[in-house]
Amino acid sequence: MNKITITGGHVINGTIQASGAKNAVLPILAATIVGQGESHIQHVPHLHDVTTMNELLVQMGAKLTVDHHSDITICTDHLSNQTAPYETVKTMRASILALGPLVARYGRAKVSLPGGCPIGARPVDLHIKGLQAMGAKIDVEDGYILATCDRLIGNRIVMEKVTVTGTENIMIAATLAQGETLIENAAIEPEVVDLAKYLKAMGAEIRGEGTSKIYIQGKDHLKGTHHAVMPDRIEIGTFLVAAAITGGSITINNSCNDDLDAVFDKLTEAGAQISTTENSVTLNMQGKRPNPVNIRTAPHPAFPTDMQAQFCALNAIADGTSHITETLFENRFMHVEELNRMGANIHVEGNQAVIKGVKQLSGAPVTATDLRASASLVLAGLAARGNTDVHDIHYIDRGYEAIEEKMNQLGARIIRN
Ligand SMILES: CC(=O)N[C@H]1[C@@H](OP(=O)(O)OP(=O)(O)OC[C@H]2O[C@@H](n3ccc(=O)[nH]c3=O)[C@H](O)[C@@H]2O)O[C@H](CO)[C@@H](O)[C@@H]1O
Ligand SMILES: C=C(OP(=O)(O)O)C(=O)O
Repeated sequence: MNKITITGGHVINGTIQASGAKNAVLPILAATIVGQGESHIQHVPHLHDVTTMNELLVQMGAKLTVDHHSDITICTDHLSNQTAPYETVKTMRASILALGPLVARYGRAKVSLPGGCPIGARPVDLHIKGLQAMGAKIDVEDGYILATCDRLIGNRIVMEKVTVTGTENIMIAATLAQGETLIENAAIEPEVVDLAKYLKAMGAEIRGEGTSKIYIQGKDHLKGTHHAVMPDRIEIGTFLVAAAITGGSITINNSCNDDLDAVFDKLTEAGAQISTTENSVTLNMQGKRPNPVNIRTAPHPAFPTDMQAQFCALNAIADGTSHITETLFENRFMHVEELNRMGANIHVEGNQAVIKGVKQLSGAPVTATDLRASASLVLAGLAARGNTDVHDIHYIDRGYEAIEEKMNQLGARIIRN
Protein backbone atom coordinates (compact mmCIF):
# COMPACT_ATOMS: atom_id res chain seq x y z
CA MET A 1 0.00 0.00 0.00
CA ASN A 2 2.82 2.38 -0.84
CA LYS A 3 1.31 3.89 -3.97
CA ILE A 4 -1.77 5.94 -4.68
CA THR A 5 -3.51 6.39 -7.98
CA ILE A 6 -5.29 9.63 -8.73
CA THR A 7 -7.69 9.85 -11.64
CA GLY A 8 -7.47 13.50 -12.59
CA GLY A 9 -10.07 15.89 -13.94
CA HIS A 10 -12.58 15.77 -11.05
CA VAL A 11 -13.40 19.14 -9.54
CA ILE A 12 -12.95 19.52 -5.76
CA ASN A 13 -16.17 20.67 -4.22
CA GLY A 14 -17.52 20.43 -0.66
CA THR A 15 -16.78 20.84 3.03
CA ILE A 16 -14.21 19.26 5.35
CA GLN A 17 -12.98 19.65 8.89
CA ALA A 18 -9.32 20.59 9.49
CA SER A 19 -7.31 18.20 11.66
CA GLY A 20 -5.07 19.10 14.59
CA ALA A 21 -1.64 20.44 13.60
CA LYS A 22 1.29 18.05 13.26
CA ASN A 23 3.78 20.79 14.12
CA ALA A 24 1.85 21.71 17.28
CA VAL A 25 1.02 18.24 18.59
CA LEU A 26 4.61 16.93 18.32
CA PRO A 27 6.19 19.56 20.63
CA ILE A 28 3.17 19.31 22.96
CA LEU A 29 3.60 15.53 23.26
CA ALA A 30 7.31 16.06 23.96
CA ALA A 31 6.41 18.70 26.55
CA THR A 32 4.29 16.20 28.51
CA ILE A 33 7.70 15.04 29.83
CA VAL A 34 8.06 18.14 32.04
CA GLY A 35 4.69 17.63 33.77
CA GLN A 36 3.62 15.46 36.69
CA GLY A 37 0.23 13.75 36.51
CA GLU A 38 -1.96 13.16 33.47
CA SER A 39 -2.40 15.40 30.43
CA HIS A 40 -5.50 15.06 28.24
CA ILE A 41 -4.76 16.16 24.69
CA GLN A 42 -7.63 16.69 22.24
CA HIS A 43 -7.64 17.02 18.42
CA VAL A 44 -4.64 14.73 18.08
CA PRO A 45 -4.37 13.92 14.37
CA HIS A 46 -3.87 10.31 13.23
CA LEU A 47 -0.44 10.70 11.67
CA HIS A 48 2.58 8.49 11.39
CA ASP A 49 4.72 11.10 13.22
CA VAL A 50 2.26 11.17 16.12
CA THR A 51 2.42 7.37 16.43
CA THR A 52 6.21 7.60 16.40
CA MET A 53 6.28 10.27 19.12
CA ASN A 54 3.82 8.22 21.21
CA GLU A 55 5.97 5.10 20.77
CA LEU A 56 9.03 7.08 21.83
CA LEU A 57 7.29 8.26 25.02
CA VAL A 58 6.01 4.74 25.79
CA GLN A 59 9.52 3.28 25.27
CA MET A 60 10.71 5.81 27.88
CA GLY A 61 8.04 4.62 30.34
CA ALA A 62 5.04 6.91 29.70
CA LYS A 63 1.50 5.54 30.16
CA LEU A 64 -0.69 6.43 27.24
CA THR A 65 -4.32 5.71 26.44
CA VAL A 66 -6.41 6.66 23.44
CA ASP A 67 -9.72 7.92 24.86
CA HIS A 68 -11.76 8.76 21.77
CA HIS A 69 -11.10 9.01 18.08
CA SER A 70 -8.59 11.84 18.51
CA ASP A 71 -8.07 12.34 22.25
CA ILE A 72 -5.25 10.86 24.27
CA THR A 73 -4.34 10.76 27.95
CA ILE A 74 -0.67 10.60 28.80
CA CYS A 75 1.17 10.28 32.09
CA THR A 76 4.96 10.77 32.16
CA ASP A 77 5.43 10.44 35.94
CA HIS A 78 8.01 7.67 35.76
CA LEU A 79 10.25 7.75 32.72
CA SER A 80 12.89 5.14 33.53
CA ASN A 81 14.65 5.54 30.20
CA GLN A 82 15.75 8.95 28.87
CA THR A 83 16.87 7.78 25.44
CA ALA A 84 15.54 8.58 21.96
CA PRO A 85 17.15 5.85 19.82
CA TYR A 86 18.34 6.24 16.22
CA GLU A 87 15.69 3.82 14.90
CA THR A 88 12.98 6.27 16.00
CA VAL A 89 14.75 9.56 15.40
CA LYS A 90 15.75 8.69 11.82
CA THR A 91 12.08 8.54 10.79
CA MET A 92 11.07 11.76 12.53
CA ARG A 93 13.24 14.78 13.02
CA ALA A 94 10.87 16.19 15.66
CA SER A 95 12.24 13.54 18.09
CA ILE A 96 14.93 16.14 18.83
CA LEU A 97 12.17 17.83 20.85
CA ALA A 98 12.70 15.19 23.57
CA LEU A 99 16.16 16.62 24.35
CA GLY A 100 15.18 19.81 26.22
CA PRO A 101 12.36 18.30 28.32
CA LEU A 102 14.37 15.20 29.32
CA VAL A 103 17.44 17.10 30.49
CA ALA A 104 15.28 19.69 32.27
CA ARG A 105 13.23 17.10 34.20
CA TYR A 106 15.73 14.24 34.68
CA GLY A 107 19.13 15.96 34.35
CA ARG A 108 19.99 13.48 31.63
CA ALA A 109 19.11 12.80 28.00
CA LYS A 110 20.49 10.67 25.20
CA VAL A 111 18.99 11.59 21.83
CA SER A 112 20.20 10.38 18.48
CA LEU A 113 21.35 13.09 16.07
CA PRO A 114 18.57 13.42 13.51
CA GLY A 115 19.44 11.69 10.24
CA GLY A 116 20.06 13.58 7.01
CA CYS A 117 16.70 14.69 5.71
CA PRO A 118 15.97 14.96 2.00
CA ILE A 119 15.00 18.67 2.21
CA GLY A 120 18.38 19.83 3.54
CA ALA A 121 21.10 19.41 6.16
CA ARG A 122 18.97 20.61 9.09
CA PRO A 123 21.60 20.89 11.84
CA VAL A 124 20.63 21.10 15.55
CA ASP A 125 23.57 23.23 16.71
CA LEU A 126 21.28 25.99 18.01
CA HIS A 127 19.29 23.54 20.16
CA ILE A 128 22.60 22.36 21.66
CA LYS A 129 24.03 25.87 22.16
CA GLY A 130 20.85 27.01 23.90
CA LEU A 131 20.90 24.14 26.38
CA GLN A 132 24.64 24.65 26.97
CA ALA A 133 23.95 28.31 27.79
CA MET A 134 21.57 27.01 30.48
CA GLY A 135 24.35 24.92 32.02
CA ALA A 136 23.82 21.53 30.36
CA LYS A 137 26.99 19.58 29.62
CA ILE A 138 26.65 18.21 26.12
CA ASP A 139 28.78 15.63 24.32
CA VAL A 140 28.15 14.23 20.88
CA GLU A 141 29.34 10.62 20.74
CA ASP A 142 28.63 7.77 18.34
CA GLY A 143 25.81 9.70 16.68
CA TYR A 144 24.10 10.56 19.97
CA ILE A 145 23.69 13.84 21.86
CA LEU A 146 24.38 13.18 25.55
CA ALA A 147 23.15 15.97 27.80
CA THR A 148 23.52 16.14 31.58
CA CYS A 149 23.00 18.77 34.28
CA ASP A 150 22.11 19.14 37.98
CA ARG A 151 19.45 21.73 37.27
CA LEU A 152 19.26 23.99 34.22
CA ILE A 153 19.84 27.66 34.99
CA GLY A 154 17.91 30.40 33.20
CA ASN A 155 19.94 32.60 30.85
CA ARG A 156 19.64 35.05 27.96
CA ILE A 157 19.82 33.05 24.76
CA VAL A 158 20.15 34.82 21.42
CA MET A 159 19.27 32.44 18.60
CA GLU A 160 21.61 33.04 15.64
CA LYS A 161 18.84 31.99 13.25
CA VAL A 162 15.11 31.74 13.71
CA THR A 163 14.43 28.08 14.44
CA VAL A 164 11.00 26.70 15.25
CA THR A 165 11.86 23.45 17.05
CA GLY A 166 15.01 25.11 18.49
CA THR A 167 12.82 27.77 20.15
CA GLU A 168 10.40 25.06 21.32
CA ASN A 169 13.14 22.86 22.81
CA ILE A 170 14.65 25.75 24.80
CA MET A 171 11.24 27.10 25.85
CA ILE A 172 10.14 23.71 27.24
CA ALA A 173 13.48 23.18 29.01
CA ALA A 174 13.37 26.68 30.55
CA THR A 175 10.02 26.00 32.25
CA LEU A 176 11.86 23.83 34.83
CA ALA A 177 15.10 25.85 35.00
CA GLN A 178 16.20 27.89 37.97
CA GLY A 179 15.42 31.58 37.35
CA GLU A 180 14.47 33.41 34.17
CA THR A 181 15.32 32.57 30.57
CA LEU A 182 15.02 35.07 27.74
CA ILE A 183 14.98 33.68 24.20
CA GLU A 184 15.84 36.41 21.70
CA ASN A 185 15.21 36.07 17.95
CA ALA A 186 12.66 33.40 18.88
CA ALA A 187 10.40 31.82 16.27
CA ILE A 188 6.93 33.41 16.23
CA GLU A 189 5.14 30.54 14.46
CA PRO A 190 1.57 29.86 15.70
CA GLU A 191 2.66 26.37 16.81
CA VAL A 192 5.16 27.94 19.26
CA VAL A 193 2.24 29.91 20.71
CA ASP A 194 0.08 26.76 20.99
CA LEU A 195 2.91 25.00 22.82
CA ALA A 196 3.25 27.98 25.21
CA LYS A 197 -0.51 27.79 25.85
CA TYR A 198 -0.16 24.13 26.86
CA LEU A 199 2.88 24.84 29.07
CA LYS A 200 1.09 27.77 30.76
CA ALA A 201 -1.90 25.52 31.50
CA MET A 202 0.62 23.17 33.18
CA GLY A 203 1.65 26.04 35.46
CA ALA A 204 4.58 27.49 33.48
CA GLU A 205 5.20 31.25 33.54
CA ILE A 206 5.81 32.43 29.98
CA ARG A 207 5.53 35.90 28.42
CA GLY A 208 6.10 37.13 24.89
CA GLU A 209 5.24 33.96 22.93
CA GLY A 210 4.31 34.97 19.39
CA THR A 211 6.97 37.71 19.48
CA SER A 212 10.73 37.42 18.96
CA LYS A 213 11.43 37.75 22.72
CA ILE A 214 10.09 34.99 24.96
CA TYR A 215 10.56 35.23 28.76
CA ILE A 216 10.22 32.05 30.84
CA GLN A 217 10.33 32.04 34.63
CA GLY A 218 11.37 28.55 35.71
CA LYS A 219 9.23 26.54 38.18
CA ASP A 220 10.03 23.60 40.48
CA HIS A 221 7.09 21.51 39.25
CA LEU A 222 4.54 21.51 36.46
CA LYS A 223 1.36 19.45 36.37
CA GLY A 224 -0.58 17.62 33.67
CA THR A 225 -3.49 19.52 32.12
CA HIS A 226 -6.10 19.62 29.30
CA HIS A 227 -5.26 21.02 25.90
CA ALA A 228 -6.93 21.06 22.46
CA VAL A 229 -4.35 21.16 19.65
CA MET A 230 -4.67 24.05 17.16
CA PRO A 231 -5.76 23.38 13.55
CA ASP A 232 -3.19 22.42 10.94
CA ARG A 233 -2.62 25.53 8.81
CA ILE A 234 -0.57 23.56 6.28
CA GLU A 235 -3.28 20.93 5.82
CA ILE A 236 -5.79 23.78 5.38
CA GLY A 237 -3.55 25.49 2.81
CA THR A 238 -3.05 22.23 0.92
CA PHE A 239 -6.81 21.58 0.62
CA LEU A 240 -7.41 25.18 -0.49
CA VAL A 241 -4.87 24.61 -3.28
CA ALA A 242 -6.68 21.35 -4.17
CA ALA A 243 -9.85 23.35 -4.84
CA ALA A 244 -7.94 26.12 -6.64
CA ILE A 245 -6.01 23.76 -8.92
CA THR A 246 -9.23 22.02 -10.07
CA GLY A 247 -11.23 25.26 -10.48
CA GLY A 248 -13.52 24.14 -7.63
CA SER A 249 -14.74 25.40 -4.28
CA ILE A 250 -14.24 24.28 -0.70
CA THR A 251 -15.22 25.19 2.84
CA ILE A 252 -12.88 24.16 5.63
CA ASN A 253 -14.25 24.20 9.16
CA ASN A 254 -12.03 24.52 12.25
CA SER A 255 -9.70 26.87 10.35
CA CYS A 256 -7.16 29.20 12.01
CA ASN A 257 -7.60 32.09 9.56
CA ASP A 258 -5.37 34.58 11.39
CA ASP A 259 -2.41 32.26 10.82
CA LEU A 260 -3.00 31.93 7.08
CA ASP A 261 -2.75 35.52 5.80
CA ALA A 262 0.24 34.93 3.50
CA VAL A 263 -1.38 31.83 1.95
CA PHE A 264 -4.77 33.55 1.52
CA ASP A 265 -3.03 36.55 -0.14
CA LYS A 266 -1.30 34.31 -2.68
CA LEU A 267 -4.48 32.34 -3.43
CA THR A 268 -6.36 35.61 -3.96
CA GLU A 269 -3.58 36.77 -6.31
CA ALA A 270 -3.99 33.44 -8.14
CA GLY A 271 -7.61 34.39 -8.82
CA ALA A 272 -9.50 32.62 -6.00
CA GLN A 273 -12.30 34.26 -4.03
CA ILE A 274 -11.75 33.74 -0.32
CA SER A 275 -14.21 34.45 2.46
CA THR A 276 -13.94 33.65 6.14
CA THR A 277 -16.07 33.33 9.25
CA GLU A 278 -14.63 33.15 12.76
CA ASN A 279 -13.45 29.57 12.29
CA SER A 280 -14.06 28.57 8.70
CA VAL A 281 -12.71 29.51 5.30
CA THR A 282 -14.34 29.20 1.89
CA LEU A 283 -12.45 29.33 -1.39
CA ASN A 284 -14.12 29.54 -4.80
CA MET A 285 -12.08 29.37 -8.01
CA GLN A 286 -15.15 29.55 -10.30
CA GLY A 287 -13.61 27.23 -12.90
CA LYS A 288 -10.80 29.70 -13.71
CA ARG A 289 -7.23 28.87 -14.66
CA PRO A 290 -4.91 30.25 -11.93
CA ASN A 291 -2.84 33.42 -12.40
CA PRO A 292 0.89 32.87 -11.80
CA VAL A 293 2.07 34.01 -8.33
CA ASN A 294 5.61 34.79 -7.20
CA ILE A 295 6.57 33.39 -3.82
CA ARG A 296 9.44 33.79 -1.39
CA THR A 297 9.42 31.49 1.63
CA ALA A 298 10.51 32.88 5.02
CA PRO A 299 9.69 32.44 8.72
CA HIS A 300 6.18 33.36 9.92
CA PRO A 301 4.27 35.58 9.14
CA ALA A 302 5.77 35.36 5.63
CA PHE A 303 4.91 32.57 3.19
CA PRO A 304 5.58 29.14 4.81
CA THR A 305 8.15 26.81 3.26
CA ASP A 306 5.77 23.93 4.05
CA MET A 307 3.36 25.34 1.38
CA GLN A 308 6.03 25.91 -1.29
CA ALA A 309 5.70 22.58 -3.12
CA GLN A 310 1.90 22.87 -3.29
CA PHE A 311 2.19 26.31 -4.94
CA CYS A 312 4.70 24.88 -7.43
CA ALA A 313 1.91 22.53 -8.54
CA LEU A 314 -0.61 25.39 -8.74
CA ASN A 315 1.77 27.61 -10.71
CA ALA A 316 2.56 24.68 -13.02
CA ILE A 317 -0.87 25.14 -14.68
CA ALA A 318 -1.06 28.94 -14.31
CA ASP A 319 -1.57 31.32 -17.20
CA GLY A 320 1.98 32.73 -17.29
CA THR A 321 5.40 32.54 -15.64
CA SER A 322 6.17 32.69 -11.92
CA HIS A 323 9.22 32.55 -9.65
CA ILE A 324 9.38 30.64 -6.38
CA THR A 325 12.31 31.33 -4.05
CA GLU A 326 13.04 28.91 -1.19
CA THR A 327 15.06 30.62 1.54
CA LEU A 328 14.86 28.08 4.40
CA PHE A 329 15.94 24.69 3.10
CA GLU A 330 18.66 24.18 0.51
CA ASN A 331 17.18 21.08 -1.13
CA ARG A 332 13.45 21.56 -1.21
CA PHE A 333 12.71 21.39 -4.94
CA MET A 334 12.74 17.64 -5.44
CA HIS A 335 9.09 17.67 -6.50
CA VAL A 336 10.06 19.75 -9.55
CA GLU A 337 11.53 16.88 -11.58
CA GLU A 338 8.48 14.78 -10.84
CA LEU A 339 6.09 17.62 -11.81
CA ASN A 340 8.05 17.96 -15.06
CA ARG A 341 7.39 14.25 -15.72
CA MET A 342 3.71 15.23 -15.71
CA GLY A 343 4.29 17.88 -18.39
CA ALA A 344 5.13 20.89 -16.19
CA ASN A 345 7.78 23.33 -17.40
CA ILE A 346 9.85 24.19 -14.31
CA HIS A 347 13.50 25.06 -14.21
CA VAL A 348 15.46 25.33 -10.94
CA GLU A 349 18.43 27.66 -10.60
CA GLY A 350 19.98 27.71 -7.13
CA ASN A 351 17.21 28.42 -4.67
CA GLN A 352 14.73 29.63 -7.29
CA ALA A 353 12.25 27.77 -9.48
CA VAL A 354 11.09 29.43 -12.68
CA ILE A 355 7.69 28.02 -13.61
CA LYS A 356 6.23 28.50 -17.05
CA GLY A 357 2.59 27.56 -16.71
CA VAL A 358 1.20 24.92 -19.09
CA LYS A 359 -2.47 24.52 -19.99
CA GLN A 360 -2.73 20.89 -18.96
CA LEU A 361 -0.69 18.36 -16.99
CA SER A 362 -0.88 14.69 -17.91
CA GLY A 363 -0.96 11.74 -15.53
CA ALA A 364 2.36 9.86 -15.10
CA PRO A 365 4.10 7.53 -12.66
CA VAL A 366 5.94 9.76 -10.16
CA THR A 367 7.78 9.28 -6.87
CA ALA A 368 7.33 11.20 -3.64
CA THR A 369 10.55 12.33 -1.98
CA ASP A 370 9.29 14.05 1.16
CA LEU A 371 6.07 15.05 2.90
CA ARG A 372 5.16 18.24 1.03
CA ALA A 373 6.57 16.92 -2.26
CA SER A 374 4.01 14.10 -1.96
CA ALA A 375 1.25 16.65 -1.41
CA SER A 376 2.27 18.61 -4.51
CA LEU A 377 2.17 15.46 -6.65
CA VAL A 378 -1.30 14.58 -5.38
CA LEU A 379 -2.46 18.12 -6.20
CA ALA A 380 -0.94 17.94 -9.68
CA GLY A 381 -2.62 14.54 -10.15
CA LEU A 382 -6.03 16.06 -9.33
CA ALA A 383 -5.63 18.55 -12.18
CA ALA A 384 -3.92 16.21 -14.68
CA ARG A 385 -5.51 14.35 -17.57
CA GLY A 386 -5.60 10.60 -16.88
CA ASN A 387 -4.08 8.59 -14.05
CA THR A 388 -1.15 9.58 -11.82
CA ASP A 389 0.54 6.90 -9.71
CA VAL A 390 2.42 8.46 -6.78
CA HIS A 391 4.98 5.96 -5.47
CA ASP A 392 6.56 6.08 -1.97
CA ILE A 393 3.39 7.74 -0.75
CA HIS A 394 4.20 6.79 2.89
CA TYR A 395 5.70 10.28 3.31
CA ILE A 396 2.23 11.78 3.07
CA ASP A 397 1.03 9.85 6.14
CA ARG A 398 3.60 11.78 8.22
CA GLY A 399 1.53 14.94 7.86
CA TYR A 400 -1.94 14.41 6.37
CA GLU A 401 -4.68 12.63 8.30
CA ALA A 402 -6.81 10.38 6.08
CA ILE A 403 -5.87 12.33 2.97
CA GLU A 404 -7.54 10.11 0.39
CA GLU A 405 -10.77 9.85 2.43
CA LYS A 406 -10.91 13.64 2.77
CA MET A 407 -10.10 14.25 -0.90
CA ASN A 408 -12.60 11.62 -2.10
CA GLN A 409 -15.29 13.15 0.11
CA LEU A 410 -14.71 16.32 -1.95
CA GLY A 411 -15.13 14.56 -5.29
CA ALA A 412 -11.56 13.40 -6.02
CA ARG A 413 -10.88 9.86 -7.29
CA ILE A 414 -7.96 8.51 -5.29
CA ILE A 415 -7.21 4.90 -4.38
CA ARG A 416 -4.32 3.46 -2.40
CA ASN A 417 -2.89 0.24 -3.81
C1 LIG B 1 8.20 19.66 13.50
C2 LIG B 1 8.25 21.03 12.94
O1 LIG B 1 7.76 21.97 13.55
N1 LIG B 1 8.79 21.18 11.74
C3 LIG B 1 8.81 22.48 11.10
C4 LIG B 1 9.98 23.27 11.64
O2 LIG B 1 11.16 22.51 11.36
P1 LIG B 1 12.52 22.89 12.10
O3 LIG B 1 12.20 23.43 13.45
O4 LIG B 1 13.39 21.72 12.00
O5 LIG B 1 13.05 24.05 11.20
P2 LIG B 1 13.90 25.29 11.72
O6 LIG B 1 12.99 26.43 11.97
O7 LIG B 1 14.74 24.84 12.86
O8 LIG B 1 14.84 25.59 10.47
C5 LIG B 1 15.03 26.88 9.95
C6 LIG B 1 16.42 27.02 9.41
O9 LIG B 1 17.36 27.05 10.49
C7 LIG B 1 18.40 26.11 10.30
N2 LIG B 1 18.82 25.61 11.63
C8 LIG B 1 17.89 25.14 12.50
C9 LIG B 1 18.27 24.67 13.76
C10 LIG B 1 19.63 24.69 14.12
O10 LIG B 1 20.03 24.29 15.21
N3 LIG B 1 20.53 25.19 13.22
C11 LIG B 1 20.17 25.65 11.98
O11 LIG B 1 21.00 26.09 11.21
C12 LIG B 1 17.75 25.02 9.43
O12 LIG B 1 18.70 24.25 8.74
C13 LIG B 1 16.87 25.85 8.51
O13 LIG B 1 17.63 26.36 7.45
O14 LIG B 1 10.05 24.53 10.98
C14 LIG B 1 10.26 24.45 9.56
C15 LIG B 1 10.38 25.86 9.03
O15 LIG B 1 9.20 26.54 9.20
C16 LIG B 1 9.13 23.66 8.91
O16 LIG B 1 9.45 23.43 7.56
C17 LIG B 1 8.92 22.31 9.58
O17 LIG B 1 7.70 21.74 9.14
C1 LIG C 1 9.36 19.57 6.92
C2 LIG C 1 8.26 19.23 7.59
O1 LIG C 1 8.22 18.55 8.75
P1 LIG C 1 9.39 17.99 9.69
O2 LIG C 1 10.08 19.17 10.29
O3 LIG C 1 8.63 17.22 10.72
O4 LIG C 1 10.28 17.15 8.82
C3 LIG C 1 6.90 19.60 7.10
O5 LIG C 1 5.94 19.47 7.89
O6 LIG C 1 6.75 20.00 5.94
